[in-house]
Formats: sequence, C-alpha cells, structure tokens
Amino acid sequence: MNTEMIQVSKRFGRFEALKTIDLTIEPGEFVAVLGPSGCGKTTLLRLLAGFEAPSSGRILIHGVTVSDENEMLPPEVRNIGMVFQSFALWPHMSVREHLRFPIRYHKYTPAAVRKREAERIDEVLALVGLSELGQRMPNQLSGGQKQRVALARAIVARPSLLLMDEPLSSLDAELRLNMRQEIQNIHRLTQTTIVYVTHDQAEALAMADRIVIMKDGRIEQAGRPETIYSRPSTEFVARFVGKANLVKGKWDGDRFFPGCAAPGITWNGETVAAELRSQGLFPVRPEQFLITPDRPGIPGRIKNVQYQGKEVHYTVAVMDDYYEVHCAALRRYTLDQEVSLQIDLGPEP
Ligand SMILES: Nc1ncnc2c1ncn2[C@@H]1O[C@H](COP(=O)(O)OP(=O)(O)OP(=O)(O)O)[C@@H](O)[C@H]1O
Repeated sequence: MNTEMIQVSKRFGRFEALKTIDLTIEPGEFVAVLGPSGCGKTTLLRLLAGFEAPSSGRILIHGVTVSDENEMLPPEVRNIGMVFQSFALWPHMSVREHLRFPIRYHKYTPAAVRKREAERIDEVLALVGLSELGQRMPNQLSGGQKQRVALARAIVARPSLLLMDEPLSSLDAELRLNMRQEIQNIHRLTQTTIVYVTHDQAEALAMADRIVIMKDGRIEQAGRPETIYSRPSTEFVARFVGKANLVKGKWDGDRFFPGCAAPGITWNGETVAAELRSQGLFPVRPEQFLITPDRPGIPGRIKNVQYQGKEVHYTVAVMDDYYEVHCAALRRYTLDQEVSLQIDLGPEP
C-alpha cells in the first residue's frame, strides 16, 4: 500500500510553509526530498512522522490514514523509524540497549522480531558494522559509529517507513561517502520505504529511486535522478541540481540558436522543458561543454581557472560578459585566452 500526502498544506501563523503538496510513495521506494534551506523539507518529514498536524489535507502511511481533518495519530503509533542529523542517542544506554528499546516498546514490532530479540540485535549490529561494539556507551563512540547506532535503532524493529533528516551532514566527507553506501545497502537488504531529506544534490542523485525537488513550500519537480538531472523542467531545477549553464538564445520549434554563436550553429532541443523554452534558455551542464582553441562555436574568453587534479574548471565569459558559463576540461588554457565553446549533448539516458 502506498504512502500518500493528499492536498497537504502547513501554516505557521500566517506563514505557509507547505502549499498543497501531493505526493505518492510506493512501498519499498527510496525518495529523496531535496531543496534549499527553508523550502519546507523538514516540515514535510515532520508531518509524515506526526510531530506536526497538517493545516489541511490527508496523510496515509502504507494505506492507513494517520492525519486528516478529524484525527492525528501521534508518532509512537505510526509504524516509522527516524534518523536525524543530531544522533540523539541516550547517554545512559549502551549500543545494544539502544537497539533493544524499539524492539520492546514499538507498537508495530513484528512478533517474529520480538521473539528473537538478541538474534535480531546481533543481525542489525552486523548490518551496520558494529558487531564488536555492542557494550559501548555513546561517549565511547566516534561520530560515524554514533550515526550507525542511530541508523540501527531506526531499522531494528522493521518499520514500514524510514524517515531520515540530513542524517549525514554532521559527518566528514569520507565518512559521508561510506555511510551513503551503508544506507543503500540497508535499503537493498530490508526493502524499507525511505524518505530522505537533504540539501545535498550529490547525496540525492547517488541514492534515491526518485527525487522530489522543493522550492518555497511547493514541489517543483519529481522524477528519477536521471530525469531530474538531464531534463530539468524549470530554471530553478536546472541550476540547483545540474549546476547547469543556461545559455541565452532563440528557439525555432525544437531547434535552438545560441546567442552570439557562429552562423549556422543550432542545437537540438527536443527534450528541453517548455518553461525554459519560453524564457529563451537552453540548459547545458558543465561536462557537456567542450572548449576548443579555434573551432567555430560560441566565442568566449577564459575568466577564471581552477586546477582540480583530474580536470580543470573554467569560467568562460561570452561576448563581454553577456553571459558566462562554467565548464570543465582536461586541457590547460590560460587566463584571458580567447576560446570557442561547443556542446556535446551525448545520448539521452
Ligand atoms: N514551528 C515553526 N514556526 C514558524 N515557522 C516555522 C516553524 N517551523 C518551520 N518554520 C518555517 O517554515 C519554513 C520551512 O522550514 P523547514 O524547516 O521545513 O525548512 P527546510 O527546507 O527543512 O530548511 P533547512 O534545510 O534549513 O532545514 C521556514 O521558513 C521556517 O522558518
């Protein structure tokens, strides 16, 4: 059964934090909710968890109504697990005790799990790589280990819905990458439905089956990571997710004539969204630009160079700063060098 938000809104006083959200999540789906600070991601998650009541609309978790205009089930009777940015561990409980707690006290813990409590704890500790640390107290754990305990505690009672709010943002870069893999692993092995809030587009693209992009309390676009990345439907999504360059120019049907390009240069834009067309824009991701010293294309001048080891990142000004583009290349060009830009749109995913 699906988890659904139907016409859900949330006001804080006169401020509308969520504006008529409609979202359906399938069982076992991993959905990332992505957007800039203040767009309403956490509010959406808190409504699913039951920490807040919607101002209007209806919420169902796996087919069961948990909030509507008549009722509002509190978090402890929703069949959910939660992981937050702050690990929120209990200082007086060992790692094993953290896992024992939900097994004993969650209303929905399956009888089979309750019956083999010790085995289930061993199994989940192994899943998150903490088999040796069951007796440790939180103050004897590193940040990454604490986050694993928080994750283990959230899944040990087999919730039907796992809610995560920026769970990796307090970890350093390397640990974050490791934990991403662990979360993917857990998702693959448990098939739990996951709603994962983040403002980190790489995290969302890497892990989710579907990404919901939010802006100002609304869903701006929802789709598979490949679709969001390669076919943004609005200027906001193009910039926020793909770090796309929005080249100005003119449209004629599906052909795009980039501004300032050499005569005869047109691009095929049949997959470009209507909103971008109506604004005379064409989204080009940094890796789709090719910089050449001389071939005909869009003439530009190198304005900034950042050496990155594997490649070099460039900012190129087109027509005396009419617009500028960001792109990457293997070759070295020098500051102020006159170059030509071409695009390689590659195969559609
Ligand atoms: N209890 C509250 N009272 C008043 N306004 C609130 C309350 N909770 C959230 N808001 C406002 O609602 C908006 C959405 O907040 P929310 O926490 O959902 O954003 P977010 O996308 O999760 O942001 P961030 O990434 O910074 O955590 C913000 O403008 C916030 O100030």
